[in-house]
Amino acid sequence: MTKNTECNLLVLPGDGIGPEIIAQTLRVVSWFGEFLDVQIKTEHALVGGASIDACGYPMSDEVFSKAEAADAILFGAVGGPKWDDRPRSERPEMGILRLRKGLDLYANLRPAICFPELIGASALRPELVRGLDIMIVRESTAGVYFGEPRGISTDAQGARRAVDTQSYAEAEIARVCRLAFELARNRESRVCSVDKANVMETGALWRSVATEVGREYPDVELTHMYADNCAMQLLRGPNQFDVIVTDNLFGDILSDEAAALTGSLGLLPSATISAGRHDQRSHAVYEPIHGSAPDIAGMGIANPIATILSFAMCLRISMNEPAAAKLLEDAVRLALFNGNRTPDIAGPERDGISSDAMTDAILASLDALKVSKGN
Ligand SMILES: NC(=O)c1ccc[n+]([C@@H]2O[C@H](COP(=O)([O-])OP(=O)(O)OC[C@H]3O[C@@H](n4cnc5c(N)ncnc54)[C@H](O)[C@@H]3O)[C@@H](O)[C@H]2O)c1
Ligand SMILES: CC(C)[C@H](C(=O)O)[C@@H](O)C(=O)O
Ligand SMILES: [Mg+2]
Repeated sequence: MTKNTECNLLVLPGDGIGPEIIAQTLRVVSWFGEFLDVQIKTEHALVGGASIDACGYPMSDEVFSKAEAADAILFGAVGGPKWDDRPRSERPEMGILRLRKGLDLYANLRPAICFPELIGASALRPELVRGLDIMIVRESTAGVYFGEPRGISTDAQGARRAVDTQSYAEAEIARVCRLAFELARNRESRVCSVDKANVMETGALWRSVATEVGREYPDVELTHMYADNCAMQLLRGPNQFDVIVTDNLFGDILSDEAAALTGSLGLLPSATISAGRHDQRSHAVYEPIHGSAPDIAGMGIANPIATILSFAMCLRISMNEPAAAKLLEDAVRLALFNGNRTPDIAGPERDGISSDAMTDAILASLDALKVSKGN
C-alpha cells in the first residue's frame, strides 16, 4: 500500500522512566504505522541527562535542529538525582525548556479526565470526580520560567540571595487566552482564568488581558479565580471547571494536582503547541506531564498510559487523524475496563502489572476495536 502523507516524528526518550514509557508508546506508534495512510518515520535522539552524559549539554544544537525540522516530537521525561547538583542552566530540565522556548511552544494543553473505570483510584471521593473532564491550558514560553534577571548573588557578608523574575507581555497572555477560548467553544464554553491579580502585577495584567480577549468570545463564559483558591476548588468541586487558562508556574502545579484527581500522574498526557509558521506548519511536543520518576526507574512498572495518550493527541493535532486518536483513547479505556492496572492505579489490594503488560492490553484492545468497527 502506498502511504498518502508522511510524518517525521522525532523521539526524545530522556532519562529515568522516559526510555521505558517511550519504548511502550513506540509499540503503539508501530501499530498505527500499519493502520494509517500516514507514513510515520521515527528518528531518535538524546535529551536531558542522557545528552549531558554524551555531549555535555541537555540539548545539543544538532538535536534542536532535528526538532525544528520534525513534524512532531514525542518526548519522555528528563532529570534525575545524578544531575541534581548541576547549575540550573546545565540541568537536564533545560532540554525541555529549550524546546518550549526555542520552538515557541506557547500553549501546553493538559487534559485531565477521570475514566469511570478508575474512579476508585482518584484521590477524591467518587461523587466528586465522576464525569471529570478539564482542559488545563498552561502558558509555556514565558513567566517566571524565562524572566530576567535571575540568578544567585552573594553580598559583602557572604549571604546569598536568589532572584527569579515573573514577567509577561500582554501579547503572551492574549495568545494563550485566545487558544483557551477557541478550545472552550468545542467543549462546554466555559473558561476560568487563574492568576494572582490580588498580589502580582503580572496577575493584574493577566486578568485584564483575559477580560479583553473574552470580549471577542461573547458565547464563552469567562470567570476569574485566584490560583490559591483554584488549588482548593480543584479538590472541593473539580467538576465546576471546563477550561482553565493560567500562567506557566500555576499551570505546572495545578496540572499535577489535577492528575491526582484522575488517579495517577501516570495518566495525564499533554501537547505543547506553537502557532502556525509562515509555511503553515506548526511545531508540537507530545509528552506525559509527569517526570522521570527515579523512584521506579528500571523496574518496568511505570504507567505508559500518559505517554500513549500523548501520542493520541499527536494523532489528532499533528497528523489530523481524529478517528485514529479516538480509537486509541477507546483502546486505553477498554484495557482499563478489562481490569489492567499498573501499580500506581492498582490500589492497595492488588500488585499491578508491568508497563509491558499494560501496553499488551492496549494493543489487544486496538485489535479488538479495529475488528469490531470493521476497519
Ligand atoms: N517534562 C519532564 O521531563 C519532567 C516533568 C516533571 C518532572 N521532571 C523531572 O523528573 C525528576 C523527578 O521529579 P519528581 O519526582 O518530582 O516527579 P515525577 O513526576 O517524576 O514523579 C512523581 C511521583 O509520581 C510517580 N510517577 C510519575 N510518573 C509515573 C508513571 N508513569 N507511572 C507510575 N508512577 C509515576 C513517581 O514514581 C513519583 O512517585 C526531576 O528531575 C524533575 O525535574 C521532568
Ligand atoms: C521538568 C520541568 C522543567 C517541567 C516544568 O516545570 O515545566 C515539568 O515539571 C513539567 O510539568 O513539564
Ligand atoms: Mg510539572
